[in-house]
Amino acid sequence: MALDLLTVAPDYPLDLLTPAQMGAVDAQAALAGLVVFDLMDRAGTEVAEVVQTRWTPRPVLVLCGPGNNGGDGWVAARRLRDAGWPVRLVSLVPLSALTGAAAAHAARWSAPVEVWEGAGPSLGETALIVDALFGAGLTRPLPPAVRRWLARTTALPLVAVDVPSGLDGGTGVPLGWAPQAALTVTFHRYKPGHFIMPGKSLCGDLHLIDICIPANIRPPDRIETQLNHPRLWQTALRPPRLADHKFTRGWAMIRAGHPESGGMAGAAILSSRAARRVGAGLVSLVTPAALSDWPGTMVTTKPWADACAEKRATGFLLGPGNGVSPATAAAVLAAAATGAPLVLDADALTSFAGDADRLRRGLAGPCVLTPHEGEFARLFAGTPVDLTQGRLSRARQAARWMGATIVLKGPDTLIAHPDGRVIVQPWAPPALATAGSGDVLAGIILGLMALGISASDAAAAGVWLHAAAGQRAGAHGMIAEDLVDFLPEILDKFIEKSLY
Ligand SMILES: NC(=O)C1=CN([C@@H]2O[C@H](COP(=O)(O)OP(=O)(O)OC[C@H]3O[C@@H](n4cnc5c(N)ncnc54)[C@H](OP(=O)(O)O)[C@@H]3O)[C@@H](O)[C@H]2O)[C@@H](O)CC1
Ligand SMILES: [K+]
Repeated sequence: MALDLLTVAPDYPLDLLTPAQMGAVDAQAALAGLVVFDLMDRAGTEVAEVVQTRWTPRPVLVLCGPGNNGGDGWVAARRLRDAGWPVRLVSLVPLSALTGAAAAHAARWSAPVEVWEGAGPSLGETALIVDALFGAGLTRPLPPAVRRWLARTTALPLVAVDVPSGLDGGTGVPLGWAPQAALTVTFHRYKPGHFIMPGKSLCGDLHLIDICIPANIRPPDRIETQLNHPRLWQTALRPPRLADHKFTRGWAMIRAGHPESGGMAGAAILSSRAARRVGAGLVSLVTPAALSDWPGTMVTTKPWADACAEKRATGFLLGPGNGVSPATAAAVLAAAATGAPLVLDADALTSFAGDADRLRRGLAGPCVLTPHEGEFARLFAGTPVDLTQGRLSRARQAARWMGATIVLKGPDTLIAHPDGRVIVQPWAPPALATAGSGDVLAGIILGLMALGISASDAAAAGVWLHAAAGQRAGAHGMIAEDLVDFLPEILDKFIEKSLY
């Protein structure tokens, strides 16, 4: 789902509810007098509306499961038929097995019903499938015959009701397998699985439908997963103040690699430019070998230990182009021991592969780690983090165990905090997957932390600003250097004018 990240306030609810939390909301809605029959009526009616908006009338096959997800399907089928669409309805179970609101809506269906048999229904003229088999109530992998049937129909567009059946809405990981949807229509609140890979990709386009459950009906437990949005961190961004001088705006130290030892100074230069663009007053590039001068960035060959001893330093970044080595690990631990804000990326992470506990014990202050999948797996192999779990669970476990904010990069970047909260970036341009892009992100987060912004706000804001710069740069031909140049105008949109 492409989202306009340049809009200051795109409007969507931030809370992502697990299937269990959604169930608790349903139960409370019922206690508050909302009738499931009516909620289902709204849900199914909206599914039919969305289908009619996207496609012209064509033969549609609606697959209805045994529970309330199936109930939504009965309503959608009825509405589409009322609108003149040729509709076939296939129920996974005999009608006598339906209960409650689903049974009540099934009773309103006045056309023939096919009950699933053997290998499943023939496709005939079908040009569109509505998958209302299982939603929040999925407890086990799809029945094999259903899975085989769905796998055979991938040439047809599929509309998923709530989630593609088989997808765990809580995690984004299929219980075995789930079909690829062209469109997923969900209700009341998005679920984590709509935004976390591979679920994010399996859902296709997303539509959220308000089925009129009041916002004050909330699950009893803490909502631990939210979508990223400027309203989470916007007030933490601040414009320069009249009395500011460069040191009050933060002094960030970046360790650049030795060019002759394979370290790439270019990566550190990208990070330093990004840190300065987001407002750090001063950025030093600390390098063991003389680099050509880079205007505005202080390039120094002083030892890293001296940089760590600088009391006015308000942030350190290690990793981009540093090389994987014991020397890099030692430099990380020296910076970590200062207790100043710390950002670790790339080689700084991989230098602790197989020894992550040493890093964990060395962290004395706020820290953001920005691994991609490969770096994450190398760093957390052999730790208590269960690498067989999905991205949400792994990021959450890693942040808790490490006691640091983890930005797990990818098409669904996750920002996990040690307290268990996870912020999910709703969208980012795929063009950001390019060399140097991660160095820019690390530099943005460093710059924000050096300004005094908390690790959690800096990480969430950084991921958003980086993605917004990517959007501004356009879909074609963007290179990492361009991102940095778009940061001023992006910041201008998000720093609240009321603060000036
Ligand atoms: N949010 C709201 O307010 C509203 C929610 N609404 C809708 O309700 C949906 C949730 O409904 P739900 O709780 O009835 O669960 P649902 O997904 O239909 O499945 C449960 C059934 O499936 C069965 N079953 C599970 N897995 C299976 C498998 N692999 N293979 C075979 N069977 C399997 C399971 O059997 P059991 O595990 O109990 O043996 C049970 O019989 C939600 O996604 C949304 O679409 C709307 O109506 C509007 C209001
Ligand atoms: K479904």
